[in-house]
Amino acid sequence: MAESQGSGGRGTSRGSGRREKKRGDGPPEVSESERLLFGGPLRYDLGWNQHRDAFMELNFRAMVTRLPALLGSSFRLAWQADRRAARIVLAAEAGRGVAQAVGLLAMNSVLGRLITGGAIGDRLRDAVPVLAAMAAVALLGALLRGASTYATGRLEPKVERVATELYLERAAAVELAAIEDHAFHKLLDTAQYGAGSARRMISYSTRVVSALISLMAAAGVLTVLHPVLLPLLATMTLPTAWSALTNARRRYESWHTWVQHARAGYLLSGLLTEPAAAPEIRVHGVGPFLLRHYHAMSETAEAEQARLARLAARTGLIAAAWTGLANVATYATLGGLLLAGAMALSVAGTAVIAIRTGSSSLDNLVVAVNSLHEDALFVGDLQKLYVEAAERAIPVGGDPLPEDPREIRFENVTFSYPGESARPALDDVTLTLPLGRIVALVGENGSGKTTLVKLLAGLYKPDGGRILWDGVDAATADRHQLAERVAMVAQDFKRWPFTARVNVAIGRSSVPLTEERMATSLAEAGAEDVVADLPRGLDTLLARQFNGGHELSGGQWQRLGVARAAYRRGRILVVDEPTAALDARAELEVFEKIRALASAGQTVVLITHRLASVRHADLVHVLDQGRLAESGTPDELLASGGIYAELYSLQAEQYSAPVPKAG
Ligand SMILES: Nc1ncnc2c1ncn2[C@@H]1O[C@H](COP(=O)(O)OP(=O)(O)OP(=O)(O)O)[C@@H](O)[C@H]1O
Repeated sequence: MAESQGSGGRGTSRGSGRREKKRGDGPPEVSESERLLFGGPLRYDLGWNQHRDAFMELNFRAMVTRLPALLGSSFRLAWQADRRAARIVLAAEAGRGVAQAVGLLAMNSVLGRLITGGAIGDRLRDAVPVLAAMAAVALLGALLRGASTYATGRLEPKVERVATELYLERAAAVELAAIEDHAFHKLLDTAQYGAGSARRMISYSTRVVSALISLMAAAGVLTVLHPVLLPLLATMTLPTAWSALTNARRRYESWHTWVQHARAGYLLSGLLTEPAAAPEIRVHGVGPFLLRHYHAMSETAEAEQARLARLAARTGLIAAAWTGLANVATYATLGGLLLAGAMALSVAGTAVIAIRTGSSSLDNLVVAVNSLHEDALFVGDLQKLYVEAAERAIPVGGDPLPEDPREIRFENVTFSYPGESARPALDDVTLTLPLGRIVALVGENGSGKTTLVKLLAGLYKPDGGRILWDGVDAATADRHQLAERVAMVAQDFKRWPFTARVNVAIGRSSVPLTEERMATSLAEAGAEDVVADLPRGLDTLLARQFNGGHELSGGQWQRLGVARAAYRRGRILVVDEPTAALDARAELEVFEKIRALASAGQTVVLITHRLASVRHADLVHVLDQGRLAESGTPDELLASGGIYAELYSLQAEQYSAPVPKAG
């Protein structure tokens, strides 16, 4: 019996496991590898599994009752992607069903004519017109099948594209907090398979419609022939339905249970080949370590696939035995009816053909419906993502921000990252950032400086307190306007795998690129030399992994990062450790540039550990363990003898040793 492998083997290839487990058996045991790598068990529990209920409900009743909705949603997808192709598929499938019914009735008529008394020549002559009609109907059926195949082929990629674009669009529009949220990220992970499933749902729906129509044709003919034949048809097909359904449930359950494990496997294989990890893998000999763990994880994946295959084989055998018995019962009933004289031989002949046609249609129907349901579960993930992403999207609209604000004020701002932490990242912080000045944020590692500027840029919302732009609360302000006013060189700014030109202009990709703006930005960041040294200047691809790609040094990247922020022309320039990777001369130069920007009226919020560079700031805020410890001009802070003065003298001491005279 055919069995649905409909979802491209997704269950077995993506899932992985180590031992046979029954549902509700608790989390699987954790290998030493996983413990080593992840410091404990990967979260195998199904707490986050959105479809536990859904696949529990994947039974006959649910299949039948949900079918119209599933067909409807496939049709809507198809309609959205290509109306003309959707119409062709529907019309062609309906036509095929009618052709099949006509073909069966014609067959009955041919058999009737052949089996009745009279000379064989006369009987054959009698049958010729009906045979000709049958041939015409078969030809029409073949043409309609071709039309349906062509239109389905056109529809499928379009449906996948529409679904994928919506997925990417929604994912790119959510708040940063959602992207960093573990549960949301998992949903992003699982939902990415939804677009492929949506694509497959089109052809499964076509098959369902086609099988349904031809089944109705066969069932109608059988009912006309003898009412007892209809239940026999159902009995013959039940085993296929049961086996397809059982295996689909297993695959889906396995996949959702082990998705995290599979993710960890991808992570390991990615680490082994990614350029950023390559030097350490070689110098520290990390390769064998990672390979060992990859091997261990792959073995568990193989064990899960073997488990599924074993169960599928067992289910298949049981189904085959059941089908065999049903076949015997069917033919015995037909024989009984013939013996009892309750059925003519010609009718029995047609019945055999109709039963075979009907049972093959029913088989197709069950397999297609089952596949449709299986893929619908993954499309369900995608739809859940669409909804959740819309709920967590960066809001559109809000209070207008002042055109030219004088200051931004943090009032009792508290913020904690999700998850467990001993203390908030920002704890009751009240401070002012006067605009048009250089404001420096200083403090030891983990004191909350980066968090503060991320709140300033609207990337997170405070848990308590307010951020006021001249009295307008950033929480209710127009986020688009807020982002418009900020340019940021984050500590881990993105090194886009594009050309140098794009790496700068991506700072404001919404406006057409102008050479003048590019040149000014490069000059402002002191990045002209970096570009001049590139083999193809601004058109050099900055991605070593591609042919002709070039790699920059950390300091060179940093200058391009500053150029990108300068290109953005935001009112507030946030620079988070802009000189960390710069040599002494370059560092001086970058600070000069930043000072120049500030004297041109731009606000600069500067985070740095190089306190000598902070001397030129108009205002310094010192953070300590998430709280504001000190504020003032550099001179005031030095004089007050607090944290700033202590950190300053620690750094100054390192340079106090006299430089030995040459010669
Ligand atoms: N994305 C995050 N998720 C969870 N916790 C975070 C995240 N980013 C920072 N933290 C935590 O918040 C606290 C403040 O971090 P933050 O990056 O703001 O410090 P910082 O002063 O900029 O440090 P550094 O000088 O090392 O850059 C730290 O305890 C850090 O572990």
